[in-house]
Amino acid sequence: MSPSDTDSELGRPVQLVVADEDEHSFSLQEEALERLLLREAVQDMSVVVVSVAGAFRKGKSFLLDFMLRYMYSHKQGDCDSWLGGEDEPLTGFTWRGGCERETTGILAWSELFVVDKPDGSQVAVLLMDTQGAFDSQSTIKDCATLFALSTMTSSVMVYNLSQNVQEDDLQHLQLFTEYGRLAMEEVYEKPFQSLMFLIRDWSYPYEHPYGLEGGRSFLEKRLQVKQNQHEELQNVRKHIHSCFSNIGCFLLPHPGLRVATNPHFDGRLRDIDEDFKAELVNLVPLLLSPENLVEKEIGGEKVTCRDLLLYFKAYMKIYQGEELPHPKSMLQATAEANNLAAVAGAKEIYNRSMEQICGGERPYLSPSELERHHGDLREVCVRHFRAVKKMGGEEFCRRYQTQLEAELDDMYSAFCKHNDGKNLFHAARTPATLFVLMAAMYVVSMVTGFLGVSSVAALCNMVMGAALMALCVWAYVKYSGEFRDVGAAIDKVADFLWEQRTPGKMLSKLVEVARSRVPLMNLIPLPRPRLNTNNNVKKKN
Ligand SMILES: Nc1nc2c(ncn2[C@@H]2O[C@H](COP(=O)(O)OP(=O)(O)OP(=O)(O)O)[C@@H](O)[C@H]2O)c(=O)[nH]1
Ligand SMILES: [Mg+2]
Repeated sequence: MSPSDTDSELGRPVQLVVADEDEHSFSLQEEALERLLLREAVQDMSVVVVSVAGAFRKGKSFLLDFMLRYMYSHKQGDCDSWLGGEDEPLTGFTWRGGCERETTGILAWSELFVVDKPDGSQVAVLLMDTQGAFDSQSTIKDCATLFALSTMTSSVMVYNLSQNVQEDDLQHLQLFTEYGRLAMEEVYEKPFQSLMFLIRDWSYPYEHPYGLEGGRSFLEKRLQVKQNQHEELQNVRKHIHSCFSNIGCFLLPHPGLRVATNPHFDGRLRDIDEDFKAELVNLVPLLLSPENLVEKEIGGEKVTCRDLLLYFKAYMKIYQGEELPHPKSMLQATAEANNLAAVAGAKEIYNRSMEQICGGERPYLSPSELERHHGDLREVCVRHFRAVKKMGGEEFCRRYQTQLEAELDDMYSAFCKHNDGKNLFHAARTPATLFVLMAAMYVVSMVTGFLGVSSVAALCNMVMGAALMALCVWAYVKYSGEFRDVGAAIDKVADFLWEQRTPGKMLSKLVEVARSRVPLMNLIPLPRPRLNTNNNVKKKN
């Protein structure tokens, strides 16, 4: 139910985090948060944040409204009849019946309650309502983000569950808290404070009685780590124990059919079962009575309202950024893991087989032979990938197959380069090219010098000198391993010259250079280009 006018005067729900349904993103209402936490009276007080989170449509906001009643009654000094009058509609955080979700994002009550603790200190109490998880419009990432934010910013986190603690409840808690832990910059031994499992509609009081004591014995059994338990079950339990400093459980009875099924139920106590009310009277003070209030601490330091604002902003920024991995649904995560494992298996086969064909110890193999092996192995690996049983369906599998094919081609290029390195002539290509260039330049300079074309002879001498210097530098780079960029540049130039190695091409290049430099040389006709010479076809390797 929406807050009435009188309640609005007292306080109202304030949206702190807004969820964008279409974009699946969240934004922090900084102004609202500042107005809330930077109030003169509370900004330097230690803060107690009680939040309720869990699946949608399970009575979270409804419970928070009883917490509000408790806080307001205590504020007015009326500690006994805080539960309210029999015919008083329940207002505060908006709640309602029906099957569609109500709360979205994260909301806080606009008023922080200042409470005197028995030790004489004063704390500010903030009540926070969270969007229900697993509604049909939110992705796992949305649910994880809100749950994690709620856990990270609260000192007491009420995990609202229905009827029992199922294994998937624990798994989701593990996933969401891990997502929270990931966003915390510093690594704390126990990153979060108090966790209260609240089991609604508990139907087995004959096994574990309602309330905190029954909850304790029930949870002890559920969270027990046993020797012969499967590792998966052990890990979930260990993770939960490692995340929270304090874990409790409360078993709450069913509030009665009028609450659950009557569309006109407005929260009045008259319609609620006595058992429920009796346990509610125990539950709320457990969380909110001055002696039980848990101040928010981060890294062992108490957090003030002003600090909480900064933490909220920092956490929100991390969730809005791109650095965190995206939590996925179980099937999607499993399908990805299956496909990635199959890709890795296929790559391993390729790598092992290629190592045997042209690995480090193997001699040089002709490029065409290597290409043939690659083609055969590529087919074998893709067949292997397809044969492995994987979840996720054909389209998903095809995406990973494309990735595998691209990766195999990359691996082939690396093997080709490695194989080329083993070709003795390839290794000697640079010095041989430079040497031939020097010899050629020497001959040309002699001839042109003899003919009296001194400018060409000088040019040839210059080229010869440059080639000699390049050869020396290249030798030094290869010997010392220093200035490798210079060595690579020389190799590149030598490769280029090597590719121009046909005498016809060389000659035409030389004549071209000579004609541009010496006017008389224009009289020499250009060598005619030869058609269809095989040498002009660039070799593949
Ligand atoms: N069975 C059952 N129903 C409850 C309980 N407490 C409240 N309800 C009813 O559950 C319905 C949903 O209550 P809300 O408080 O709006 O639930 P919520 O978890 O906040 O729902 P979302 O905001 O959509 O996530 C209302 O009709 C309540 O009367 C309970 O302990 N058991
Ligand atoms: Mg709600």
